[in-house]
Amino acid sequence: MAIVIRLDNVTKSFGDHQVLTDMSFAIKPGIMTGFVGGNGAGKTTAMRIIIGVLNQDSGTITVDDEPITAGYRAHIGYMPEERGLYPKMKVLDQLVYLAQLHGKSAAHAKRRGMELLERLNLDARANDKLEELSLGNQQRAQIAAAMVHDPVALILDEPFSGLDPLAVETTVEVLRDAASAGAPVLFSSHQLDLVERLCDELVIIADGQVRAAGTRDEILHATAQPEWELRTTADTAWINDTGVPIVHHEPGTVRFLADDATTANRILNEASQRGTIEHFGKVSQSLHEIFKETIR
Ligand SMILES: Nc1ncnc2c1ncn2[C@@H]1O[C@H](COP(=O)(O)OP(=O)(O)OP(=O)(O)O)[C@@H](O)[C@H]1O
Repeated sequence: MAIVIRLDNVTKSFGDHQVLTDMSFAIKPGIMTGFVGGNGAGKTTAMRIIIGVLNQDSGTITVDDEPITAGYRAHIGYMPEERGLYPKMKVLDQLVYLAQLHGKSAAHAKRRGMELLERLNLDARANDKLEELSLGNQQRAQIAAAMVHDPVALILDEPFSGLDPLAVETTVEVLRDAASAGAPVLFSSHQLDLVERLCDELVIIADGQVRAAGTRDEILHATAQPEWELRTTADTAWINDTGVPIVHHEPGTVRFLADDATTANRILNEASQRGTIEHFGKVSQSLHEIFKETIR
């Protein structure tokens, strides 16, 4: 049962402020997709459009190539940015209530609710009111709430914010299980290092536009301008006359950009005629550097 949720050319404005521009990307089954972008980039807006609390101005949302339906949307597990549980209601009671709203029996809801709370190490607080929990524990309850009705897909707005490292790990395990069962999972985050470690694919956005999407390696290949480093015993001033873009230059060490190996080899040959090469090779960029470049 493959389920691919796809956004195609989704555009959205608030008044004369265009927030999303021709946004296209896919959320695939069995895959954790990280959605990253700076403040105000449009992540929350895109997520709200997917789950249908906001309408796009143009563009389409499809599920396996068919327009997304209200029926499908009702079965998406959504964790909104503004969160949404009742502070004065007991944690397990809320989970049961939410699952029942999605048509689950009370017995099933209770069993599934407790199971999730146990996995998220929150079972001891099942009968406490939400407002009595620490923020991190409230966050875990929110995650359980998004999952208690056995959703067909998960759309989670900053699910890891405020979680301690152990809670991040347990949450990831629970989300991975949902993905393995076939649900597409999209989660937004500001924490690129976390996203890089946790997700299978990334969608990087800036100013409401997709700047890069795919696996980490695909993004590195597609966006990184190959950068090379030369270290030599000889003077390197001659490099300024070769026409290659210089990224960094200090005596004996040069970093330059070259798309093709022929150009890189030309520089290497010239350098070797002038002195001993101590090092010559491609510099591998981190996703962090690419992220900074793409959102600039
Ligand atoms: N209901 C609204 N009315 C007017 N402008 C809005 C509304 N919702 C969002 N915006 C604007 O749209 C832009 C994108 O906001 P959005 O919340 O989607 O970004 P985000 O990537 O989720 O940001 P953050 O990481 O800071 O939560 C912002 O400039 C925001 O002010």
